[in-house]
Amino acid sequence: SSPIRSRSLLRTITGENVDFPDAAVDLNETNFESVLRDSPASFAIVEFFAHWCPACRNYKPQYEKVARLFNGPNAAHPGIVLMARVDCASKINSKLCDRFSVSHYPMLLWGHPSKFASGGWQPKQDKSDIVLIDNGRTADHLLNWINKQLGSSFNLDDQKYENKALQSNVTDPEQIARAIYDVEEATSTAFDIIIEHKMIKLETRGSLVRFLQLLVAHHPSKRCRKGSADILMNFDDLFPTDILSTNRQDSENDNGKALLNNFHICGKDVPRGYWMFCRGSRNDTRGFSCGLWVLLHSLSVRIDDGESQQAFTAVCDFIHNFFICEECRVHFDEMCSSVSRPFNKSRDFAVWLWSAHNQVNERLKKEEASAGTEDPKFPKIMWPPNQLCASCSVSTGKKINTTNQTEWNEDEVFKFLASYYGTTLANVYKDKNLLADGGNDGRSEVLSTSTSAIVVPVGAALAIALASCAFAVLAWVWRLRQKNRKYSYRHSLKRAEEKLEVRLF
Ligand SMILES: Cc1cc2nc3c(=O)[nH]c(=O)nc-3n(C[C@H](O)[C@H](O)[C@H](O)COP(=O)(O)OP(=O)(O)OC[C@H]3O[C@@H](n4cnc5c(N)ncnc54)[C@H](O)[C@@H]3O)c2cc1C
Repeated sequence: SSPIRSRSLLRTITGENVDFPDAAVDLNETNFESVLRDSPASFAIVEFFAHWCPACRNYKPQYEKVARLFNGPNAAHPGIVLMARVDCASKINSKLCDRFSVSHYPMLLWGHPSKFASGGWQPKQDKSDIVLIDNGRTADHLLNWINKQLGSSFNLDDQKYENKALQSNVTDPEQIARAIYDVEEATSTAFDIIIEHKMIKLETRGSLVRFLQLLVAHHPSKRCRKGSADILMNFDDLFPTDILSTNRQDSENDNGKALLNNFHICGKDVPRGYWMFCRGSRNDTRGFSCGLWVLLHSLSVRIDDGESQQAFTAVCDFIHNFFICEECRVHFDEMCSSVSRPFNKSRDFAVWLWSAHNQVNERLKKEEASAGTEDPKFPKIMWPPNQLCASCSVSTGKKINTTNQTEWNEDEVFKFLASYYGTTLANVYKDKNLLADGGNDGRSEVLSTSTSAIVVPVGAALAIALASCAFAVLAWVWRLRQKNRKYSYRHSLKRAEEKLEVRLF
């Protein structure tokens, strides 16, 4: 498997290094809450078992058959049900198993992952968010039980990407909420590609730093903001200019690569190896490039007016230097070069990016149709369609100048972009269906976001984003860090961070 895939959720969590790791995730007292809290899945099943129990050993292949459908990068239906197990015979898990009143082995419970993370289960509870699975004896029985709960028709033979039932999300306004996971996946994948292809060179280094600054200040995922800040703050150690400029580059670059393995831009569980919002109905469609677009749009609606030209340059340079699709890069370069006046409103940059994306859609619509390469469930369209934003088009479907172009109301388009990529994108944790009490169980904290940089988490590098001109301050701290690192590397950063915190809070 590819290096990216090999860092899948399962291996990272379990630390297993076998060719065919179990699909069900082994949980214990130390990782139970965090894995369930951070899981993108809508539901979870936890099997409580004891490793000495013969019935549990016999049951394992049955449970695995179902788990393979839902867990891991090769799952046919990723992101729907997290299948996990806890060994109650392991001493460390005693309290955990008590919390869920484990009375027999194997015992299966079902519920929303966040409910497992924050709660427990008792057999005689009148109303509980977690329920006992009373008929999961075999893989068939268990899958039938799941299908009944979800109204689905999953089959044990379902294969990855042969999912005829995949729903198109093109016209469902709420689906973008799930894209928060894809934005994380795209960010992480982009950085894996940059490292794998040794794309950090003397001439591209600055461009990456500027893009990282943009991510630190405005990435919609808190953990990606934090991870970007970590990399940025250690950038000069990871990729020193003197090494990038010499012939020692390859071996030293490998050192940087090895060092960088300690940094996970969006946390150690990402990339997960699958897509949620950007999942195509075919193996070779959507995925990374869709996730990258969503990342760029979500950044564009989060910046302040004063940052719009810098954000534009950072995005254009990033695509130019680090997007490995040559044709995409060349076309995007052309669109960037055609901008004649600097942006001074964030609205104008967001609308420009939307329009550039539509130009790509228009071109690809024709190309994909003639080559037969389109994803039938996700055809290229002039976006947003009427079902997503009725007020965005002045005269929907009206033929203008004999071409089927839509006349857009750009103010309405911007309003829609800000709500779609700003608020809704990160709202998955506030969804009452996913969080029965609608409250904050800690999940919203993990990925909390805002439509501007005003609400960012506490933490030195992230606090910097509170400044009205996030880029400038961030760049200043970065330079300060580079200057002082020779003398007192960690001490000076801490002082700079403390100073900033005093100034900003
Ligand atoms: C910068 C860039 C340039 C690219 N250039 C090329 C190219 O030249 N040739 C090529 O073959 N491929 C190119 N690609 C890839 C291509 O644009 C698609 O990403 C890919 O075909 C997958 O398409 P998709 O159906 O997942 O939707 P995508 O086009 O990837 O869009 C992702 C999601 O964004 C939303 N969206 C669609 N249009 C807009 C819009 N106008 N504004 C805001 N949101 C929108 C929709 O919800 C859509 O599902 C490029 C990708 C990027 C990131």
